[in-house]
Formats: sequence, C-alpha cells, structure tokens
Amino acid sequence: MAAADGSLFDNPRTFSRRPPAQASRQAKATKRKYQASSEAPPAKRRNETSFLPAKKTSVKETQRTFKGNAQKMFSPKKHSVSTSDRNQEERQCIKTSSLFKNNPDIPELHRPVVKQVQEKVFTSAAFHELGLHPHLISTINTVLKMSSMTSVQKQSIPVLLEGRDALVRSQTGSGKTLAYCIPVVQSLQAMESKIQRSDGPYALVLVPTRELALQSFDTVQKLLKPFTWIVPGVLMGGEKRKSEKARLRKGINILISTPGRLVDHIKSTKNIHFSRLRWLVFDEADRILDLGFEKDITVILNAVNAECQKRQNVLLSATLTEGVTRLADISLHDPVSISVLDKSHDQLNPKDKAVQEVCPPPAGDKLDSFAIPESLKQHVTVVPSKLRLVCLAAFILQKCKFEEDQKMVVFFSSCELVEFHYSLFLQTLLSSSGAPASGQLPSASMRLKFLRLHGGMEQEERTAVFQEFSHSRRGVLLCTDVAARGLDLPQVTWIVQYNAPSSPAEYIHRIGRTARIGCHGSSLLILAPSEAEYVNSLASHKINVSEIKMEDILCVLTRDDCFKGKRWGAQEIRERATVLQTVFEDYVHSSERRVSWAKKALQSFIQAYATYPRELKHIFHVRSLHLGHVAKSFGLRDAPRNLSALTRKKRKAHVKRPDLHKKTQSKHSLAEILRSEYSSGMEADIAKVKKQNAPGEPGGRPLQHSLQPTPCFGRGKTLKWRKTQKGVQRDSKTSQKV
Ligand SMILES: Nc1ncnc2c1ncn2[C@@H]1O[C@H](COP(=O)(O)OP(=O)(O)OP(=O)(O)O)[C@@H](O)[C@H]1O
Repeated sequence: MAAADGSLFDNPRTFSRRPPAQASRQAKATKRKYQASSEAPPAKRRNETSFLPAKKTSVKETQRTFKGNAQKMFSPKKHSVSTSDRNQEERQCIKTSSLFKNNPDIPELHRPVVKQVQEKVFTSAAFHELGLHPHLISTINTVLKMSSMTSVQKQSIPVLLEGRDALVRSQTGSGKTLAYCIPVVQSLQAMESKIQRSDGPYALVLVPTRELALQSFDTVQKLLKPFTWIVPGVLMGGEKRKSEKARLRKGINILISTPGRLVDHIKSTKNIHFSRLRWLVFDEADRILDLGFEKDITVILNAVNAECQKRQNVLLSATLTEGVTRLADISLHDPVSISVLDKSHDQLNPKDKAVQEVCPPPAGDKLDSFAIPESLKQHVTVVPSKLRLVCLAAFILQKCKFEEDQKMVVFFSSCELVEFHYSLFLQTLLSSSGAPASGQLPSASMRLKFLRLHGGMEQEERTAVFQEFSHSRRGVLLCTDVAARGLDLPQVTWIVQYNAPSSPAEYIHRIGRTARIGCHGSSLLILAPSEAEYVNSLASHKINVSEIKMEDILCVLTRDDCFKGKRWGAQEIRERATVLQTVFEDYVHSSERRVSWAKKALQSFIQAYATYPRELKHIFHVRSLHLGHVAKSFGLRDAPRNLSALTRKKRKAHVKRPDLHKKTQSKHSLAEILRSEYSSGMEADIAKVKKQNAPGEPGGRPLQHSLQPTPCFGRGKTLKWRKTQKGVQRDSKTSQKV
C-alpha cells in the first residue's frame, strides 16, 4: 500500500512507486542516459510530481535553514543562471523521501535490570612479593611503570611459577597478558643451562590476530630487556615469508604467532623444532580453539606433540568456558582454573531469576555470564532502518566533534561495510580545508579523524593504522571483529556496535576495547526495531544496557551553527537529519561506481544476517528487514532490484519447499560469505588482495578472494568437510571476513 506521505519504501516488496510499464520505460531512458554520460542516473524520477506528495521535504526546502557555506552548497546560484546551471539546479532538487514516516514503531524496551558479574581489578600486592628476578621486577616497575598486581596476576603468576597448567578467565583489560608473560620470562631466564638463540622455541604463544601478535610481542620484548640472550619473535601473515624463515633459522626462543602462519611455516620450513618447548600459551583461547581454527590447531598440536611431551599449557580469555577446553584436544595436566569472579555476584538474585524465566536458555545450552568492567556504561538505541546511517553519523559528530578527546571504535560485520562507511564519512563528513567542498556537509570538522581496520587490508597499512590509532588521543576507528579481541588501544572512550555481534562473548570482547584497567568507557549498540528483543538476550547473560533515545542522538545536528534554523525542536531535527541523508545520497549517486559499491555493501550487510546462530535467528533474520529502508542506510534511493528478487525467490521457496529453501539460502550465503571471508591475516592460501584505487575511493579495496574456505573465527559454528579434487577441504558457513 502506498504511504500517505509518499515514502518511497512503504512496502518491502515494492521498491518503486511507478506502475510497471512506466517504470520500465523510465528504466530504459535512464539506462540510455547512464551509458551516454557514464555517470550514475540522477534520480530524476523524484521530480515527477505525479508520484510525489506535494508536501515532501526537498533539499531545496531544507537548504533555506542553512547559513554560510551550507547555503553555498545547496542553494541555487543567485546570479544569472545558465542552462547547465539550471540542469545542475534541477539535479540538486532531488527529493529525499521522508525519513520519519512509515517507520515501524520503536518498541518500548522492557529492559530487565540484571546484576552484572563483577571483578575487582587491582590488588595491593606488589610484584616484588613474587620472588621474581630483581631485574625483572625493576623492568616491570620502571619500563612498564607498574608496581601492584591486578587480581588475575596475583592469582595466576604463582600458579604458573609452580609449573602448573592453567585456565585463566578474567574480564577484558585486566592484565592477562602479563599474567602469562611474567612467569614465562621468569622461568626461562632462570634455566640452569643458559638459553641459546639457536635452541629454538621454549615458549609458543598463539593469538588470533596479527595486531594482537604484535602487541604481545611488544610486551614480551619489554620484559626481556635485562635478559638479552632470550630472543623473542613474531610470525604473522602479511609479512615476507622469506625474512620470517631467516629469523626462524637464526632462532626464536619465545615465539608469538597467529595459527595460520605458524602452520604455513611448519609445513614449509624445516627450521622449526619444538623439542625444547616448555610453554604453550593460547591467548584468547576460546577463539583460537573454536571450530574456525580447528584445522590449524590440529597441525600445530601434532607438530608440537611429536617433539615435546612435557610442557606447561596455559589458556586465557575473558570468555573462557569449560566447553572450550573440551573442544580442544590438548592434554592438560591437572589444570588449575583461575577465575577472578566475585563469587557473591555469581549467585542468582531474585531479579536475575525473573530474567532467566523471561528469556530461558536454549535447550541443552548452559548460559554463560561474563564479568564486565564496572566502569563501563553500556547503552542501546533502537533506530528504524531508514535512519541508521544518519543516526550513526550524528553520534560520531556528537562525540568526536562536539566533545573533546573522544576516541571511538565502531564495529561492523564485514570488510565491505567498513570500507563503505569509511569512504562515505571521509568524503562527506570530513573537510581537510575546513570549508566544505561541493557535496560535503557544512558541519564537517577538522576535529574528526577516521581510520579503518579490517582483514582485507595490506598488512603494512593495517600495522600503520593500528599504531596510529593506538597513539592517537582522538579519532574514529571503523573496523571489523579483527579489532575485537585482545587489542589494548589506550584511552578509547566509546565503542559503537553498528551491527550486533553474534554471541555474548563477542559482545563482551568488542565493548572490552574500552574501560580497560579501571578506566571509564561507554558503549552503544544500535538495533533495528525488530531486533529490540536482543536486549533480553543480553540480559539473560547478565549484560545490562540502558537506552538512549534516537532523538537524543539526532538532536546533535542542531548544535552546529551551519545547521541553525528557524525552528527549534523535533521538526528542526528532522529537517537536518534529512539534509544529512541527502548529502549521503548525493554522494552515493554521484557516479555509477559508487552506486554499485553501495549495493555491494548493502548485500554484505544482508548476508551477515545468515551468520547469526540459530538461537538468535528469531531476532536477526533477513526476512524481518525492510530492504527499501535498509537501502536508504546505504545512501541508496531505491533497494537494488536483484536484491528484492533474491529475497522474493527465497520467500517463495520457503513456502513450497522449506528444505530447498534452506539449501538455496545456504548456497547463496556460503558464496557470499566466502567472498567476504573472515581474515585475521593468517591465511596463506587466500588470493592476495591487491590495491586498485586510492584508499578511500569506492572499489579501492577489492574484497574478493578465491573461494577457498579459510580459517575463520566463527560467528556461527557449523563446519563441514567436503571432498574435492585437491583432497579433503572444509566447508565453512561460519563467518564474514573481518
Ligand atoms: N599490574 C598492572 N598495573 C597497571 N597496569 C597494568 C597492570 N597489568 C596490566 N596493565 C595494563 O592493563 C592493560 C590491559 O592489559 P591486557 O591487555 O593484558 O588485558 P587483558 O586482560 O589481556 O585484556 P583482553 O581480555 O581484552 O585481552 C594494558 O595496558 C596493561 O599494560
């Protein structure tokens, strides 16, 4: 049914308001023009008043509320207007469909208040109480500038110094890295026969991402300052294999590696020997040992076990569960379980019980609850799909333009989404000169700085971005889950989850990039109205979020002088949101390539829904999405036709043959997900991503790889094996590339 306000996207299946015959005539005409100009078709049809309501907000209307640069940008020239100028002017009068009408109601969040699991971070115990080598103590005190231990260090270090295996769980940012690094260094420096470089690895530390490998290496290197005969080294994808081989040949005593790269060397390098191995550490163990890494871990354990039987095994994570250790075929010898949980908080109080009854766990599933830093304030906002993009942009402006020294990390579900939003924001919200260029938002500010990080980037750039953001006092990092685990990015004040994570554990790790080691931090989760129930799902894991109303985020748009209007209040906010949306749409529709790039991002967004696990499917399902509305959040004026066809086909198939539907869907998902595989940078067999265009330009980072399944840290957990001509390979339905 057509909407009263003429919203372009009233019906999910009706992406055009024109009658089919006319639509097709129009499409042909548009296509001719498109070919002739090699530009994206201007959405001229929106000037066809017969299909538009009389009272629709246009850019022309909204521009009147602008001043200064804003006016220059949006208003017609005052002087004599040439024909081309008139054409230009006509193009500028493209109407933006109402962002605020025909949206689904935002449900009241009946947010169950749960008591979160808490941990005490610091203790008064000093490092010198541990009986460590005096040089190690002085290095901790003077180089790392630490004197007292955190709770997890106080509990773990003595146990590990006794030679025990351990499973260590404590909240994000509580100092788990030193909890294993200190005992490793202490024990190796104390060995009777002094370690030789050529002895090879005495300790092997496995971590899931390259950035985490670099970070852990940095910590080990600092601790080893007084013990120069012990050589640390890092292996990670993206580095030159040849130079890594050379370093291995010379000898590395504490080896930090991502699993994929280590497997690569085990298979191709004759220089790795584990006969002297004393320590095997799995940092982010639940990730490393999940099914996505299974194959690599099997190869590593086989290689290690073949040469060394007696060693200490340490597994650490903020979300370590018993189930994880059962998955692993690691022969832990009488391990000590270390959990810093404040036991008094672990008891169910009556309120929690009520929540558990409201959201019963899936049959057979034990509900895991993890500690969250006390100083981390978690928020959620429910935003209709049409307003998602504007809302995210407004939130970034609010925090990173109008407030001092804010450092924000925004998580997306795929590399394509990161690239899209990065380029879009760079081109529309930023202005290097201070004065907005044509097509740019007048509120663009020098204070804003955008960076991006994902698995499709060249390693050199990844490292540079990681370093830059780490050392920066402000900025916005747009990233995939490649940055979710373990990274210690100082002074991050806000975490935004633009796409909901697939598990409570991933939620915990993402938000854990802020409020580290007793600092304050906040997080915001953005949900669609149909996804509001996710709040209950989080509550059942004792995760407490409070609501921020969308209007409170959007109202920041009234704070910029450029946005000063006659009206004050809700109406003005709406006008400004519409202008912001128009800026995005104008940018996306300014060339054919940008339109197709936005479509690809939209497709990736939709495909990400296939990766939610079964127990969340009733909340996150592609069928709950209004594709036309979602398209708007990619700056698209219409939902791409092929997407609607695909969705309809799926629906039809679903009605007739549920089994067939399942197959077709998983086939589509698989192809797309694999194209968008989750690369943490360990994969040696992925076709290399090549630079084509300058960064920040659409198409600048092609994200297609060979359809070879690769290890992935899963959003889901389904792995199958299939026979191919090359032997047995694994099918993966697990994850988007990050
Ligand atoms: N005893 C200490 N005193 C002060 N700061 C510390 C201490 N131990 C660790 N830190 C600092 O705390 C921060 C977080 O430490 P670390 O990265 O090891 O946390 P984590 O528990 O491994 O987090 P995650 O679960 O996210 O991986 C680091 O900046 C580290 O330098």
